[in-house]
Amino acid sequence: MTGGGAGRVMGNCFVPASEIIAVEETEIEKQCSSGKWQKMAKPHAFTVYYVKRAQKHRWQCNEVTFWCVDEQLCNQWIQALKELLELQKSRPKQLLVYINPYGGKQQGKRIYEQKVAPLFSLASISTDVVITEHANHAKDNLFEVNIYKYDGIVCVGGDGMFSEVMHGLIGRIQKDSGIDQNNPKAPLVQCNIRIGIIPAGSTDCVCYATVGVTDPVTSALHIIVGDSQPLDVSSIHHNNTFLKYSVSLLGYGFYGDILKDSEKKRWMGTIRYDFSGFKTFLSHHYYEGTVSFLPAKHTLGSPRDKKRCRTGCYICRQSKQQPEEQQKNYGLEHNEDEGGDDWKVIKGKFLAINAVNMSCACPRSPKGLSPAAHLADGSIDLILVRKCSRFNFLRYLVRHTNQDDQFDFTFVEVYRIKKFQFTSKHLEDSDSGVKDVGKKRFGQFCRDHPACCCNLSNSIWNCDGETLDSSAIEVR
Ligand SMILES: Nc1ncnc2c1ncn2[C@@H]1O[C@H](COP(=O)(O)OP(=O)(O)OP(=O)(O)O)[C@@H](O)[C@H]1O
Ligand SMILES: CCCCCCCCCCCCC/C=C/[C@@H](O)[C@H](CO)NC(C)=O
Ligand SMILES: [Ca+2]
Repeated sequence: MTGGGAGRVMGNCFVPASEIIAVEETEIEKQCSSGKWQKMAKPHAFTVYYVKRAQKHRWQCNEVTFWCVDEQLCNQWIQALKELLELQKSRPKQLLVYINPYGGKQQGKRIYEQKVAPLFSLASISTDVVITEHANHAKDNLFEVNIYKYDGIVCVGGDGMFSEVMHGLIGRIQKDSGIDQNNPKAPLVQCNIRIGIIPAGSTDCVCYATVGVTDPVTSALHIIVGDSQPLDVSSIHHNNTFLKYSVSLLGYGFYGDILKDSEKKRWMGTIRYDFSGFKTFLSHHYYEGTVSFLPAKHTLGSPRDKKRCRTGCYICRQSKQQPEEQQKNYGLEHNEDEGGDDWKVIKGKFLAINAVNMSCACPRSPKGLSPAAHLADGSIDLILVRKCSRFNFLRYLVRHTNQDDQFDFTFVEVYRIKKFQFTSKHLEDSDSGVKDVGKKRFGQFCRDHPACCCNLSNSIWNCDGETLDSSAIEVR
């Protein structure tokens, strides 16, 4: 058999079976309209579609067509290659797709229809597609449909949409298993249904930090070949009430304020974050409170490491064993309980409190907020940015975007942790008596005057791009 790619007559082409997308018999008239192949008597052909690795983690769908005069030989090749594809057991056959038509630049539907659906169809993946009509549509729907007939759920949108689908899926699995999400110590049942992300949001940090690029075709191809990457998920509670899960950024102060302001400016599209970011930077609010945390002992890595987490990462593999053992013994170890000896307590004035489960790399910040954070090591990197001058805070922010060490500042601390709690001073004070009523009023006054740097108002949490309004949280 002889092969030639689109635009090429012949050549060598090595493709691992795991990266073949599809094999199809080819209409020969279309392919051999020029050159010497026209002269062949009754040629037969098939086309192999495969993953081509392009620059910067991008994947493309390439094709190579093979011709031969022997029809039987041609069919044998097609048959053998199709059998090879059948052996790729991790590949999805049936997917449930949720499209947020309003995420990012409002291109989700077009991106899916033009770039993704043709690839799924080529790979013989059948899909049920839901175009969401309102926020929480996907989440609610995941509690109703028979999720077990699907090999995966695909969300077309940004971080907020991923978060919604993740909440629906984890919540559904716990409900079906009789687990109460409000109990912070309940060992959650692991979810084996994968979520694929087709990036169509504004930040797309979960996609960028896992795939390395925000490109719908690359993500579709990863889904088709059945790739998977486990992710750490944090649960957030307050007073035995479940609030939310987080996979990327849980940020109070700077990132909470940006989100709060930017949600009012959705009409601006993706630049709302730049506008609100600048405004929040100028307002230079700091917040007082107490952070207590349990340092991570089970992981080999540190937030100041130079090595980045990748699929198959050694540190994630090593760390995986221990949390599983610990989950079985939950609550038995004294120091693990809130207030045990190993807990560290920091009171202070903070411009930002960022708890990241992964690097949070995104096109705006290609290294992310914690470049050496691990995707699945069972730990969070807790970054505390203490009150400092505007100039110093700007220096810190600029390091989100360049190669310099973001943690090499006297006002920035970073800890690799397993659990943490935060209580705002505002709440601590209001719990303690009547004298604080005036302060609360003053806090309200200051929220209405963003130029004021007073420390009495509360921020909100930016939980994977969704707002979470709670002045006291427990995260594990
Ligand atoms: N049909 C809809 N109408 C309005 N809101 C929706 C709809 N479908 C989903 N949503 C909500 O829109 C929110 C934001 O969506 P998404 O994350 O896709 O875009 P984004 O906020 O622009 O991107 P990013 O989160 O990456 O910054 C999500 O929280 C989701 O719950
Ligand atoms: C003057 C220089 C300013 C540089 C500012 C860099 C900003 C980097 C932004 C990094 C955000 C990474 C965390 C991701 C958060 C997402 O969950 C969230 C929703 O998509 N996005 C934002 C912006 O809050
Ligand atoms: Ca982690």
